[in-house]
Amino acid sequence: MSVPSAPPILDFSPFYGKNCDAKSKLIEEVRKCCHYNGFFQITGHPIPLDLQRRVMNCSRRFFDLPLEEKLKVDKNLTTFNRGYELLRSQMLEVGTGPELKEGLYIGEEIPKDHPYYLEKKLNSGPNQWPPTVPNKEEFQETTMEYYHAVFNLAKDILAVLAQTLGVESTFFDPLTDGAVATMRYLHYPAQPQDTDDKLNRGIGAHTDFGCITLLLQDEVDGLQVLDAPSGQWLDVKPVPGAYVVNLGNLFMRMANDKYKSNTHRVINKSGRERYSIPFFFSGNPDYVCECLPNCREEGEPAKYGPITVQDMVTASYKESYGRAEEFKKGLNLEKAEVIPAVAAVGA
Ligand SMILES: O=C(O)CCC(=O)C(=O)O
Ligand SMILES: [Fe+2]
Repeated sequence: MSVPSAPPILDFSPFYGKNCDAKSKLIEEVRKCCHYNGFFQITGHPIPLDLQRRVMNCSRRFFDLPLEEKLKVDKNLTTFNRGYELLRSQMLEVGTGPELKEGLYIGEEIPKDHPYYLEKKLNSGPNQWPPTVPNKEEFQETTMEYYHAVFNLAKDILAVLAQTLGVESTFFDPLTDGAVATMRYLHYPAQPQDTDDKLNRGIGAHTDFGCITLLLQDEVDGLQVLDAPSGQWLDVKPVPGAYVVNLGNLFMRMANDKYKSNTHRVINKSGRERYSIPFFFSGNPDYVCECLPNCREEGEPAKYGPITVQDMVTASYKESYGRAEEFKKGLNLEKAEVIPAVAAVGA
């Protein structure tokens, strides 16, 4: 059996050009990846390297703050998932300890008189901006400039995904209009080299909840994708400027499981701090997810009934955070607490 390789790197630029052959080739390559494990990487997209560098710098500036400053924007101060999440808050993989990562959740700026806020739509409300981060204004501006740039790129990728299904590139417009997307600044402290793989995760093995995820990594590796046929974990080595794109559970469900939402995890054994910025594109909360065109044979039934984006993503969140809470309350607490992060956060 040939050795499986990490997600292929595709040049996305034909999407913006006039060369029909190059475009068709891109669509075909994306289709193949969707069938295989739902992961690919893209270069040749319009997001400038300079903006990526500036946004990574924002992320580092935030995590460098003392813990008490980060806690001023604690995510638990909101009911809509905006703000700082402490180390060991989430636990995606059963049988492992709470995760060695801290994060800052950011989304579209939704004021408190916006219908999404009033109707308690998914992750919808005003951002919590850290009051003492250096160059606070630039921090906010760069963060939102980057958020909007990735939002647009996500729409472009969905246009290609529509074409992989043999439908118009505008097919997903009702999903992308008024879409909710959440971005996370993530910081993984260095884990000790001799960490027991079974217990310590930067982020435990999981699949993403929403439609698609676009991930920017810094130069430190740690992300691994499970190659289901061989059972091997494949390293996704950072490629400067590239995005790792993967399909989430919502997309897999709509594709009647023909396209994959695949398991991945982070174990940061590099001995260095790792920073990454995933962008989770959920979609319009009211969009009803149903079996997509050309995802089943004649007479083959849809495996799943209709569900809104809102209901699907909310249920997934509840499950994973509930698990971390139960773990911390339970007997296993000590086990998790004795695993030290190399860099004590904020201490
Ligand atoms: O940080 C990474 O490389 C991956 C993050 C991830 O998988 C997630 O946040 O869902
Ligand atoms: Fe993920």
